[in-house]
Amino acid sequence: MSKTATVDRDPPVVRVRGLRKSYPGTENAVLDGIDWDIPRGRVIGLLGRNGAGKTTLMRCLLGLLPVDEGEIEIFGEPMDEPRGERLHRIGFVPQTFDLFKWMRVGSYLNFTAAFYRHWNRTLENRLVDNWGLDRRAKIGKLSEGQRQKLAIIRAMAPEPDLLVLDEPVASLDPQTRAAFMNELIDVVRHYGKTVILSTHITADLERAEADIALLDGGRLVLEMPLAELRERIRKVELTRACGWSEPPEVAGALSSEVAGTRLTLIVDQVGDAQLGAIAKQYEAELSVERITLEDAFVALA
Ligand SMILES: Nc1ncnc2c1ncn2[C@@H]1O[C@H](COP(=O)(O)OP(=O)(O)OP(=O)(O)O)[C@@H](O)[C@H]1O
Repeated sequence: MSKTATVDRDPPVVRVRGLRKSYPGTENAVLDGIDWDIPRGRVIGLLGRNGAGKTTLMRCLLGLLPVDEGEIEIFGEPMDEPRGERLHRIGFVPQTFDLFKWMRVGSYLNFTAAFYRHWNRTLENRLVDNWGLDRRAKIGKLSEGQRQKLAIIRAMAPEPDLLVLDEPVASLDPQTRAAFMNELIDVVRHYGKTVILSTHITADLERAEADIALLDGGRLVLEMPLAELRERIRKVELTRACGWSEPPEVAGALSSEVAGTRLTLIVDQVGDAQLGAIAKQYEAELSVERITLEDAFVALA
């Protein structure tokens, strides 16, 4: 049996149906009908503009926020049934880590490890050393980035099957960010773990060849592997000497911008033949570029 067939038969790690969530006193639902299946062994990059509802969605998935409607299953079981066993298999890095300020780094890690049946000391030690954390430092005196490192180590050391990280890299320096992304890619590739990561740093998701989930208007408006997104959404330049007083209407164009003689389009599912025909009609030179995730995000969100 092929590996793909085996993976496809696995139930999704996360299964969401018809999830709705609004906050008291607000008119519109923040999450307005989310359906989502997350397979095992992938990095999922959750993208969305500020206030799109990424934190709300993550907290609902983990049972930290009550939902108005809908079903959530994690590892094939309803999330509304609290089960200690399942919680051991989930790691969470919240957007801000503000607890245990009086404790020292080393004591905090020992204290936390005691709650877990499984805690990888080798991984803990490696990350603490590589990321330059001082075990004797008081948590309250750490910088934001250092606290973020600690929160990540605390979430990764139990080697959870599902790791949910809410903007974990915002305060990390580029070296630590790169090292952290490598750790994530490693646990996903070699140990089949599943990672949901919300971030505004699209380059990190490119490095991880993540699956992209885009939240907009309370819904997941796009959900696909990055490679598929690059095939579907492309950046096209049409150049002609006389410029573009009236840019052409192109079905499938998500955005268009004229700069001098060049018209730049971001297009969704527009084939080569169609682009060739437009170039011929307007006597323009055509070039198609590989799109960055950031360009795609700006055009789509
Ligand atoms: N406790 C709350 N009470 C009322 N409204 C809230 C509450 N928490 C969040 N919201 C609102 O819900 C919406 C979604 O917020 P959320 O924090 O989930 O977005 P986000 O996508 O994570 O944003 P960011 O990228 O800025 O972190 C926002 O409009 C926010 O103001």
